[in-house]
Amino acid sequence: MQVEGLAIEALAQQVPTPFYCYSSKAIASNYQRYSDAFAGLDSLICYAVKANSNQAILATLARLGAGADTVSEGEIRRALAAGISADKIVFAGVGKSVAEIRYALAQDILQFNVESEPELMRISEQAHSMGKRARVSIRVNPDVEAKTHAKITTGMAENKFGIAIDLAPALYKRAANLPGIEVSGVDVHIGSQLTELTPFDQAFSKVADLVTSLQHHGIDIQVIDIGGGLGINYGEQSQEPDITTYASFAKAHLGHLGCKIIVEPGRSILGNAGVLVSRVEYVKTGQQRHFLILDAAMNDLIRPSMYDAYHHIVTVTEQTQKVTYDIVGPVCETGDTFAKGRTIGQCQSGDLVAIMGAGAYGAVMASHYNSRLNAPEVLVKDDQYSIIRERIDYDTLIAMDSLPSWL
Ligand SMILES: Cc1ncc(COP(=O)(O)O)c(C=O)c1O
Ligand SMILES: N[C@@H](CCCC[NH3+])C(=O)O
Repeated sequence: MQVEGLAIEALAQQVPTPFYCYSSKAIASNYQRYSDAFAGLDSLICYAVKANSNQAILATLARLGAGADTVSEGEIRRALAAGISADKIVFAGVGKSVAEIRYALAQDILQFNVESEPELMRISEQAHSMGKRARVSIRVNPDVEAKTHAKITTGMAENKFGIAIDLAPALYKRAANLPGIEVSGVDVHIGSQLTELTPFDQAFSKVADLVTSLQHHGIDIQVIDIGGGLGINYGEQSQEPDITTYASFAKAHLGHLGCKIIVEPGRSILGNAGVLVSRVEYVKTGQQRHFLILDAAMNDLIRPSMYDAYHHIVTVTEQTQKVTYDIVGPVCETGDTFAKGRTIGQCQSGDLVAIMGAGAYGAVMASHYNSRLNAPEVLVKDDQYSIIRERIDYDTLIAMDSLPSWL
C-alpha cells in the first residue's frame, strides 16, 4: 500500500505506529473539486478547520487559496498562523465568549456567523466599545432532516444551532439598527456526513426565499454561507455523494441573488486524504470470536466508538486468506472497538493495518485517555514525508500536570 510515492511499510520502519498519514495530493485534488464545482459563482471555499487543524494542513490549503471556517479563538489563531488572511476567516459557534469576540474583532475577520439573539447583542456591544463594526451573517436553522447521524445533525428545530428561519426576518431588522453591526449575509449549515443531497436542496431553497424577502425589505445581503457537510464514502457505500450535483443546487437556488457564496467543507477535503496506520499487537482467539488487538485505540480515532462510524480497514500487505475479526484497541473500554465481525486479510502479530478515511475528525478528536501518547501525524508529498506533529514523550505527558502547593 502506497501513499503517493511512499510505501506505508517503509514509512512504518521510520515512524513507530500508530500514526496518521496524509496525502498532500489528495488534499489538493479534493480542494480542486470544490473550485471546479463552484466555478462560475463568486465563491470562497472556507475550509472547516475543526476537521483537521494541523498547521501543515492549513498551510497546504492556504497556498491553494482557501479561507477558513472557525469555531474558536484557537482555530482563528491557527488559521492566521498558517497564513490564511483574516479577510478569509469566518467564525461560527453557539458559545462565543467576550474574549473570543474581541479577538476576532481586533483581527478584522471576514464575518461572524451569529447563532442567537444574545450573541448578536454581545457582538454589538463589544464592537461598539472597540469602535468597530462587526460583519455578521445570521445562521438560520431551516428545520430540514439531514438524514445523517443524530449526533451530527445541526439543522433541525430541536438542535442548538442557529435561529429558526421563521424568526430570522425580525432579527435581521433588529440587527440592521444595532451599533457596531453591519449585516453582511445569511448562513446555514444543516449537519455533517450528508450522503443524500436532497436536504441541501431543501435548505438552499428555504435560504433563497429568506434572502429574496430580506433584499425586498431593503436589507443588504451580500454573502450566503452555505456551510459544509458533504459526506464521503467511508467504504460501506457504493459511491461518493456527487459534488457537482451539490454545487448545482447552490447555483440553481442562490446563483441569481447577486451574493458571494461561501462554502465550508471539512470532511470532504480531508477525510479520504488520510489513514491511521496501526500494528497488530495480538491476534486473540476468544470463546466466540477472533480479536485483532491493534496498537491504535479509541483515544486516537474516536469515531467508531462515538458514532458507531464505519471505517474501512485493510491489511497494508495484501493477504489472500481472509478472516473475520473484531478489531479493537488496547484501551480498557468495551467500546474501544474499530469494527465488529469485519472480514479482512489474515493477520499476525506485527502486521500493519490501515484504518481508512481517517484524515478528518481523527487526530483533532484524539485524547491521552489511559495515559496513551498521541499518534503522530505525517504528511506525504510525492516521495517525501514530514512529521507534522510529533508523538510527545512520557515526561512531557506527566509534566502537563502540576502539583498544588499543599502536597
Ligand atoms: C458551521 C460548520 N461549518 C462547516 C462544518 C464542516 O462540516 P463537514 O466536515 O461535514 O464538511 C461544520 C461541521 O459540521 C460546521 O459545524
Ligand atoms: N466530529 C464529527 C463531525 C462533527 C462535525 C462538526 N460540526 C465526525 O467525526 O464525524
